[in-house]
Amino acid sequence: MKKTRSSTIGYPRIGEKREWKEALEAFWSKSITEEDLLRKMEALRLNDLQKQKNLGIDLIPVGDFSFYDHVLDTAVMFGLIPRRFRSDETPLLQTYFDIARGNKEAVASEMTKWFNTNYHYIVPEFDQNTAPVLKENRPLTYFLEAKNKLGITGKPVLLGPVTLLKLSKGYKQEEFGPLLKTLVPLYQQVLKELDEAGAEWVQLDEPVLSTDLTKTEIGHVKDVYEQLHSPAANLKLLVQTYFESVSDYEAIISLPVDGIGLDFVHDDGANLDALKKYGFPADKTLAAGVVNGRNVWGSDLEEKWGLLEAIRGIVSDNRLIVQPSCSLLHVPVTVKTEDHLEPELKGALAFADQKIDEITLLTKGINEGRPSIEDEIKTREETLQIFRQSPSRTKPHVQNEVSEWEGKEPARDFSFTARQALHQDIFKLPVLPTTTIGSLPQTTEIRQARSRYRHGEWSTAAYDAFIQKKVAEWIEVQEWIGLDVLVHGEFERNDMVEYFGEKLDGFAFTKYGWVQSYGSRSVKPPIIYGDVALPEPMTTKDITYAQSLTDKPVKGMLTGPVTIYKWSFPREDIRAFEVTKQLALALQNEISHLEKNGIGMIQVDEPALREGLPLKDAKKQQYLQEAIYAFKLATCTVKKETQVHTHMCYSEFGEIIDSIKQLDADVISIETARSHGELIADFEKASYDKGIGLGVYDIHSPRVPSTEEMETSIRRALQVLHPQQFWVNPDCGLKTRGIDETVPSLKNMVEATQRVREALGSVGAVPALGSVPVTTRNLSNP
Ligand SMILES: Nc1nc2c(c(=O)[nH]1)N[C@@H](CNc1ccc(C(=O)N[C@@H](CCC(=O)N[C@@H](CCC(=O)N[C@@H](CCC(=O)O)C(=O)O)C(=O)O)C(=O)O)cc1)CN2
Ligand code: MET
Ligand SMILES: [Zn+2]
Repeated sequence: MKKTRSSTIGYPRIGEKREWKEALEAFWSKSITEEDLLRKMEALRLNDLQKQKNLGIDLIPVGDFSFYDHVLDTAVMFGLIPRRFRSDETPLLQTYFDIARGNKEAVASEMTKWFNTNYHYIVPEFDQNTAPVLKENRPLTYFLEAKNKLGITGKPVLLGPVTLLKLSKGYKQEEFGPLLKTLVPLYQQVLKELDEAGAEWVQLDEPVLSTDLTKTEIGHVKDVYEQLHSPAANLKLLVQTYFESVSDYEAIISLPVDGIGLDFVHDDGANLDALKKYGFPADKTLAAGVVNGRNVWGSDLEEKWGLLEAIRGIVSDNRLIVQPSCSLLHVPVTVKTEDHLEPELKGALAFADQKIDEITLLTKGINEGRPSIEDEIKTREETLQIFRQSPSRTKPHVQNEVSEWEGKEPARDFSFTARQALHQDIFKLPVLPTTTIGSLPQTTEIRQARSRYRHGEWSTAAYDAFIQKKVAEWIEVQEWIGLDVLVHGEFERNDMVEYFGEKLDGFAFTKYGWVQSYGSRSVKPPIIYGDVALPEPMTTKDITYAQSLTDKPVKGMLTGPVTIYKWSFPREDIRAFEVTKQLALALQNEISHLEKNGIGMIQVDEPALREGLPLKDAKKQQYLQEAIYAFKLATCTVKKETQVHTHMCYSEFGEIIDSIKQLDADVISIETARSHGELIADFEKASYDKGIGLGVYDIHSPRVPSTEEMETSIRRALQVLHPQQFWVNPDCGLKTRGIDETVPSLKNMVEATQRVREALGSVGAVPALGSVPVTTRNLSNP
């Protein structure tokens, strides 16, 4: 009988070749039926369960699979369906997709980042009439499926009640306790049915326990788990945390549950320290997250063994589960198919399946003794050594350049006020300038062209000519729509990070290394394995071509250092800050090329700045200072005439608003539509005085917003922001939208702006902001 068992917390749902996406999108476009969809999804799900079994995992998660998002799954199973989507006629699967994607009548629910990852979840909504009900016992359905079809006794996985509620919106803080109480009986019912069905373990994910919680919140956690605990049941409850150390170790290990899952990778040693200091209850099981579930690097097995030894000094082997630090949702499926990679790099990589191999190997080491895995540990040591010493990783000139900036503060020479007057003179923009965020529809035609080019069917010249044709067409379209500041459209980019990764030295990219970002959409993060440098200009050709076709300004379009870092799989042998500084210097170089080519507005996107924010307050200041430094390092050498833009797309700015100010960008465009204007207040409160482009429509939904709707949101924003500082734009890039959605939406947006301009009585150029207070109310509420 094995003593220690291996487990996973969750497995990627998208399939080795993104079969999941294909099925979903085929269903949405009505080219397959619901039956087809269900069949394809089942095949994928069972395949992944069987695979984990074959790889030797003892506790295989079930119910982590999803048709869109696991938070939405949990909300819908508990009947948390926003009122605008409630209908007795619509089948539940349709309602489920409608909440996520919106439909003709109703806007989609808000979507936001899952803790500090690039995964987005759908925010559950409560309202006055929300009475949670158990619509379906999902974990039970999937538990029975695994059991009946594969003979696997899975470990059902379910988002825990505290995290579910904490991530939801639509209630007041003082309602948290009472609402939690309404969820408890439903969870009790789910657990009771799982127990009756013969489940041994159930995993309740409570990642909020790894964030800073108040004493009251910890009190709620205790109350809930005391109620969920059922002494009569055989079913064992595992409370799973990840992404950080737990905030109150003693309280968490004292919960009346059977097992606690801790992350021993992203905890800066705090979980292990607590384990050593306070011990671990002898009657509980520790699910130890020892293999990094967030990176793509093969573990240093010797080091992992040391970590396990330390844990085994406190927890007995038969109370130990070995697992990754979090769900493997955040890493690609397998390195196996990446046959083009340099062998020394490939040898150092581990995606989901290779991480599972590490888990089962370490488990074997515990159960059969260290000699049983000695060979593998040695081989791994050799492979990692070869990679570590690879000369391709080190560029002394890059390191020198970074150290030359040591101790210097990157800053622009002129103040914002001085620059603003100058920019007004140069660009002569009307009040409420309209623009877009950068990308225009990446149609099938464009993706196909790139695919042909990639597969060698098209020459570079043919592909370049095609891209130029698209740029020219869209410059014309943007002029016809009446936008004030144009973009080249980013047609040449597969993705805003991967594209730069392909152009910069120090990066490698994969063929199939997809990771789910939201719904059916995935990204393929490039891998930063060495020092980063710019071998030659990356964007000047496309952008100067676009600028040559129009008298209106065309924004140069770059992805910022923090975002490139955050959306890549970075090296871990040097500090994050060293890597972002290298990236910043490469971008600084690129920006100077754009300026030399006559580009007057340059946008440096930093959408990932907020998601990089550490979960623990204690770590936030340092992160923010370093992020600001990197952005300023990239942008500080521009001429005073150049207008620097940035863009961020998430809805919680409050906490970082001071940092946003310090970026010293002339204009920031942000997402607001899905959060229904909640965050404009943050900018008002902070007396933000630079240019702000407010997203007036949600680009994640296929719905075309009306002129009236956008006019209303512009007017609402103008109640708190000065018209002189206010830009009008969509929430984010339009790459995922069709042409038929984009053109009418932008046309309506420009029309809405025109109407407000007329109401303001100041069409045409306007004097600089001067001494007008930022919060002057210039429009009465219509
Ligand atoms: N990195 C990153 N993170 C981000 C964002 C972002 O833009 N980039 N935005 C937010 C999330 N938004 C997103 C918006 C759109 C997509 C998206 O459209 N993804 C596409 C993939 C885009 C892409 O890389 N397309 C490639 C083509 C993909 C490809 O390799 N196709 C193969 C097909 C077979 C295969 O390899 O799977 C082929 O052409 O041969 C291209 O344009 O060149 C998708 O899921 O389908 C993803 C995230 C937050 N995080
Ligand atoms: C996720 S932020 C996207 C910014 C980028 N410039 C775009 O429009 O696609
Ligand atoms: Zn964006």
